[in-house]
Amino acid sequence: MVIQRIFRAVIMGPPGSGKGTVSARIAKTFGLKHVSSGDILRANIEAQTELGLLMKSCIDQGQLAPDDVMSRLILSDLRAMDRSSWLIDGFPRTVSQSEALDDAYSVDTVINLNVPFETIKQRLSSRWTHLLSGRVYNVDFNPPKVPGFDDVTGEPLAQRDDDTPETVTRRLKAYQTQTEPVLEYYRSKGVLEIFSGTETNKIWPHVEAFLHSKLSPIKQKVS
Ligand SMILES: Nc1nc2c(ncn2[C@@H]2O[C@H](COP(=O)(O)OP(=O)(O)O)[C@@H](O)[C@H]2O)c(=O)[nH]1
Ligand SMILES: Nc1ncnc2c1ncn2[C@@H]1O[C@H](COP(=O)(O)OP(=O)(O)O)[C@@H](O)[C@H]1O
Repeated sequence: MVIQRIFRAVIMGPPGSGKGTVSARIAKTFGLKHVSSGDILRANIEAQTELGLLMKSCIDQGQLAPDDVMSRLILSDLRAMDRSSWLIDGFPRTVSQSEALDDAYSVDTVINLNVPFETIKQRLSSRWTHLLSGRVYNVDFNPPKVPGFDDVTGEPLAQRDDDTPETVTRRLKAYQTQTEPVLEYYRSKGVLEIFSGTETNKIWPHVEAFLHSKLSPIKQKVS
């Protein structure tokens, strides 16, 4: 029988730093459940829920959604997976959100992808997303097998409305003013691990080795 204690992690980094890409690899290798705040919001927009309709203009303008809405949304999802190990991507994005998370759960580790803004701007103009699953592609880095269509479902891919150059600039500003203080919050708690670089394939082996030191990959027995 595989016995592993519950592991709770957060992945941070500026928009386009590779959080979704690295999270998919972590989920596959270590079996953590991937919770993406952006995917949850986009699913609500697609389904035209009340929340989705309220949040759409905020997201399209490159602004953060209100803290209380986000904290309620993510914490209710986490409560539904109380017995699972998880990795949250895109939350917390403000100190107030980190405090709300802290009140409910103790986070074991925070992985920060430190990627230069110049690298990010290039990437986001060629990001294509399967909106329902959150799978991401890139014309240069990981193109879909059939251009314009998701590898798994065969459904069409879309470019995000907030990936235009002007909105990306606004999102990077919001990151600097509202999200960078969260890094300090976690540094002071001693759980922050920083991974710097410009290529996900070079950053990933370091993230993988770090997580190997903390938990076992799936399908491997632990003593
Ligand atoms: N050129 C290039 N693109 C990358 C690399 N890593 C990720 N991407 C692409 O960059 C975009 C942003 O990555 P994503 O994982 O969505 O970042 P997130 O916004 O932090 O979740 C996507 O189109 C990825 O396919 C990389 O090393 N090189
Ligand atoms: N924790 C959060 N707090 C506030 N707004 C959020 C949060 N997570 C996502 N959003 C909103 O959704 C948008 C897209 O989020 P995400 O997919 O995580 O983007 P990125 O690729 O920029 O990291 C953000 O720019 C923001 O408007």
